[in-house]
Parts: sequence; structure tokens; C-alpha cells
Amino acid sequence: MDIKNVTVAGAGVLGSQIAFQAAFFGFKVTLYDINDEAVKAGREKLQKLVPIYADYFNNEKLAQETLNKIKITSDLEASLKDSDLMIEAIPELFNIKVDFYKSVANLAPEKTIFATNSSTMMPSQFREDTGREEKFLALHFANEVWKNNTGEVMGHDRTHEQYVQDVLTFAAEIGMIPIHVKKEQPGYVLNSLLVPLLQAAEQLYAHGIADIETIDRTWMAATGAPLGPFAILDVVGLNTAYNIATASASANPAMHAVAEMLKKEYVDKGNLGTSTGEGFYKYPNPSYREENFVKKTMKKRDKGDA
Ligand SMILES: NC(=O)C1=CN([C@@H]2O[C@H](COP(=O)(O)OP(=O)(O)OC[C@H]3O[C@@H](n4cnc5c(N)ncnc54)[C@H](OP(=O)(O)O)[C@@H]3O)[C@@H](O)[C@H]2O)C=CC1
Ligand SMILES: O=C(CO)[C@H](O)[C@H](O)COP(=O)(O)O
Repeated sequence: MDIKNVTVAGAGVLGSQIAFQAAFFGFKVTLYDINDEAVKAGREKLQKLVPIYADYFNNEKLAQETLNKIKITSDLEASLKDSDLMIEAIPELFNIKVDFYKSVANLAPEKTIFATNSSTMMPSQFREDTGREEKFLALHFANEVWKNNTGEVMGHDRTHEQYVQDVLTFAAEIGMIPIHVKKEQPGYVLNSLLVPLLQAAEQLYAHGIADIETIDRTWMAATGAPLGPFAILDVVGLNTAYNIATASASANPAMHAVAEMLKKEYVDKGNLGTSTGEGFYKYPNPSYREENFVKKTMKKRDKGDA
């Protein structure tokens, strides 16, 4: 199938990036969100991406044209009109996703392929709600899609191979490294590796083993990684981290304290990470960017904590 018209549902952290990336690479994109307020917030997110794309791809004109090309609406039916591919990037909450798939099942044309960007859920959990099992799969992006450009494509055991191939092709056409995940796996390749790391860091902090900077510094110093887990979590967004922590707590009781910490100390205060200017760190100049962050000696208040 020749994919031309793309609908992205959810204009949050990831949805805005996916929409911008697809439009930047020449696709006709409609971005949907649930109400006028969310549409306004989505438009602001798209605007913030203009200088980022202009710099990263050294093409200011195309970045500006991309913003002007993306249609953004709260009319779900209109957003799906003539859609070849609908990428769902709504909150990581099971019931919200189920309700969403139930409504789009009847609104989208028969030809539309549905792809979920869920971080940790699997397509088989929703396939019966989509009205198109064989055209439903996952296309998972990493945050900051323009540079962290993996596009993980994962069907369930009733997804038709043709649509897996179509979406792999689409991923490559929008500048992603297409990664075929051959069997269903919660978290694909990336989050099977990343989520355990992030959650281990959250637990170390929530259980009082070490403070945030110490944990990040340890990871950076010992592995040479450019960012520690808390800096990554700020990019992910702490509302998404909270949703995932809450869902993990039934299988892993240690995550209860993490979910509580994320809610009380961050989500309830509106400090969601880089998108709001504050999360575990303060932006635009977080301490982990300081020259001696990794090597600096522990501050007095850290002594005894780590
Ligand atoms: N953040 C990350 O690093 C990554 C996230 N993902 C996945 O992408 C998905 C979205 O995450 P993220 O962008 O971080 O989340 P956000 O909370 O930033 O964005 C979700 C958006 O969906 C909107 N929304 C809420 N309910 C509905 C609905 N019923 N229909 C349509 N839109 C709705 C929200 O509006 P409002 O704010 O008004 O509720 C918000 O604009 C999740 O499944 C997440 O796991 C995947 C890869 C990376
Ligand atoms: O999907 C992702 C990146 O591709 C995020 O890593 C994932 O949402 C992070 O989860 P958590 O904060 O619970 O560890």
C-alpha cells in the first residue's frame, strides 16, 4: 500500500514529534487531539519543534513550511478522512486506548492501517477493538524522533505481513531506522532495555538509596553514557513515567513508592520534565550539563545519602 495521508492521534510529547517528522519528510499529516485546549497545547509543541528541525537539518525554510502544512483538529472523524495510516500516541492508559480504538474502528476508512506508539502495551491487547486486526500493529518511536530515530515495527500474530512491510517502508521514508520486532514483546527492543534501567533508578531514589544526581552521575561515569536515567526521564515526560510506574506496581510492588513519588513530587506540581521546564532537573540549564557534573565531588547534603 502506498501511504500518503497520515493521521496522528494525540498531540502530546510524542504525537507532536511524530506528526512533525512525517510532515517534514513530505507526508500529508493531520494531528488530532481530544479538545480545543489539547489542540492549542499541541500547536505550541509543534511551534517549538520548528527551530529544532531548522537547526538539526539545517533547513529553516522547510521547518517553517512543515509547521504550516500540518492540520490540527479536535474533530476525530475529519482527522481520519482518507487516512492511509493512523498512528496513535494517546496516554499510556489501557482503558483510554481501548475506548479510543472502539471509536476509530467505525470512523476510519477500511483502508486505514492503525499503529500504536504505546511504550509498553502490545497490539494483541487492543486488536479486537480496532475492527481491522490484520491492519493493526505497533510503530514505536523514541523520544526526540529527529535524532533518536528508531522506528520499531511489531505486529501481533494476526497482523498481515503486507502491512508490517508497508509500515517498515513508511518508517524508513520518514527518516527512521526501521526495526522489525519479529514477535510481540512488551517494550519492543528499546524499552525492554530502557524501562528496567529507568525503573531501577526510580526505585533507588524513591527508596532513599541515593539522590538523583548521584544516580545519574554514577551511570554516566561508569558507562560513558551522555545522559543518566533521570535526565532521560525528564525527556520522556513524568506523566508517562507515572502511568507506566502505576501499571507496573501490580506485578512489582516496589513500584508503588515510585508511582507515589512521581505523583506527589512532580505530576501534581505540573513539573513534567523538559516539556514544562522542570522535572528532576531545571531547564534550560540542567546541572548535568555542567562541565564537571560527572567528576564533581559530592555536595555536603549528599554525604551519607549515597
Ligand atoms: N514520552 C515518551 O518518551 C514516549 C512515549 N511513548 C508513548 O506514546 C504515547 C503518548 O505518550 P506521550 O506523548 O508521552 O503522552 P502525552 O501525555 O504527552 O500526550 C498524550 C496526548 O493525548 C491526549 N489525549 C488524552 N486522551 C486522549 C484521547 N482519548 N484521544 C486522543 N488524545 C488524547 C492528551 O491530551 P491531554 O493532555 O489534554 O490529556 C495529550 O495531548 C503513550 O502510549 C506513550 O507510552 C512512546 C515512546 C516514547
Ligand atoms: O517509550 C519510551 C521511549 O521510547 C520511554 O522510554 C518509556 O515511556 C519510558 O518508560 P518509564 O518512564 O516508565 O521507564
